[in-house]
Order: sequence, then structure tokens, then C-alpha cells
Amino acid sequence: MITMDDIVREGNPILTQVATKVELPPTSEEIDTLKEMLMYLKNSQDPEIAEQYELRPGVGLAAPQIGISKRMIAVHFDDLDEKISHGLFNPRIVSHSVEKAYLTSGEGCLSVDREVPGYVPRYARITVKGTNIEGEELKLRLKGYASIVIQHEIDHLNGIMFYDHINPDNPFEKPENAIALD
Ligand SMILES: Cc1nc(NNC(=O)[C@H](CC2CCCC2)CN(O)CO)c(F)c(N2CCN3CCOC[C@@H]3C2)n1
Ligand code: NI
Repeated sequence: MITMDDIVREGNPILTQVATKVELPPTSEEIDTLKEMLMYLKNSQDPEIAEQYELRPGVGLAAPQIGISKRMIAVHFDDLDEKISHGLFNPRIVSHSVEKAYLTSGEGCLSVDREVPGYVPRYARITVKGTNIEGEELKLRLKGYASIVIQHEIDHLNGIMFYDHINPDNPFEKPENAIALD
């Protein structure tokens, strides 16, 4: 199982590289890795397991964070009334809103062992295409929290960290034309 020992921390160049596309169909090893990434998120959200294995809670994970520079992400969380749980190969944003959105609590990262305060402006709504663990091509229209999480993960595939989006002059400046998400 993936534990915090497997999570690469900032300073490791893999986190600032552009990850490689996964050749389709994915190999059984790549499918297993994506399943393990999803399992990490589920384990990290279970109080007992998280405590026992000292897992930091996560709702998203990108393959470069476990040392694999491939375009694979996992997301797992409850959004409003629906459960969002996806493992995606080669996720890509195919369209997005002009309007932005940001978490009023700011963001963190399992690969960043420090608080970096500030608003992280992201697109409010996105349409994402990718291939799921079953090998199906899917298209997701996301808004709000789900949209934020997926953008954080796709950023990792392009070597971008959440703090790269924070305004250095005024980290808590209200981003223009943006929805505040609590
Ligand atoms: C927002 C949040 N970020 C948590 N951690 N950070 C992460 O997931 C990083 C990715 C997120 C940072 C901001 C957007 C994406 C990991 N990243 O670095 C991957 O690239 C949480 F853990 C969390 N939740 C709320 C839901 N809760 C359900 C019950 O279990 C606990 C869980 C806690 N919400
Ligand atoms: Ni992260």
C-alpha cells in the first residue's frame, strides 16, 4: 500500500517536470498503480487507517508524487451530494470557464511539508477528458470543489505547484471575477 514514505517532497525535480503520456491501453502495472493511488486516498480518509499508518488526508493524488512521471491522477471525495471517485489516464482540460474560483482556506499539498498561505485562483468550471481504469474514454464537466481538485492534480502532471498561482505581492487579494469556495 502507498504510505507517506512513498510521497515525494518538494525539492525533488520530478515535481517540476512535465509527466509523460501513458500509452493506451495502459499496462497492468499502470492500472495497479492507479488503483493503489485511489486506495491511498480512501485509506487517508479513514480515521483508523490514517492514524495507524500516519497518512496525511488527501482527496487527490498525481503519479509524480509517488515518483512516477506519468500522466495519471486519482481523485476521491464527496462533493455536495455525489461521490467523486476517479482514476484517470492522460487527463486534459478541453474547455474551461473564464470565471475563476478559489478555496477560501487556500490549498495544501502532500508533497509540501509546510503551510503556504494565500488564495489559489483556478477555473470555476472545466470539461476534462481522460481514460478511466476500465479503459473507457470519459468526459467530465466539473464545477466548484471537484473542479479545483482536478486542476490541482493536472497541474502536478505539468510540474506546477499550487503556490505557483498565489499572488506574491498580496496572497489574499480577492482574485478578479472569482467565486469564493468555502
Ligand atoms: C481540500 C482538501 N485537501 C485535503 N488534503 N490535501 C489534498 O488532498 C491535496 C490536493 C487538494 C489540495 C487542494 C485541492 C486538491 C493532495 N495533493 O497534494 C495532491 O496533489 C484534504 F484532506 C481535504 N479533506 C476534505 C474531505 N475530507 C473527507 C474526510 O476525510 C478527510 C478529508 C479531508 N480537503
Ligand atoms: Ni498536490
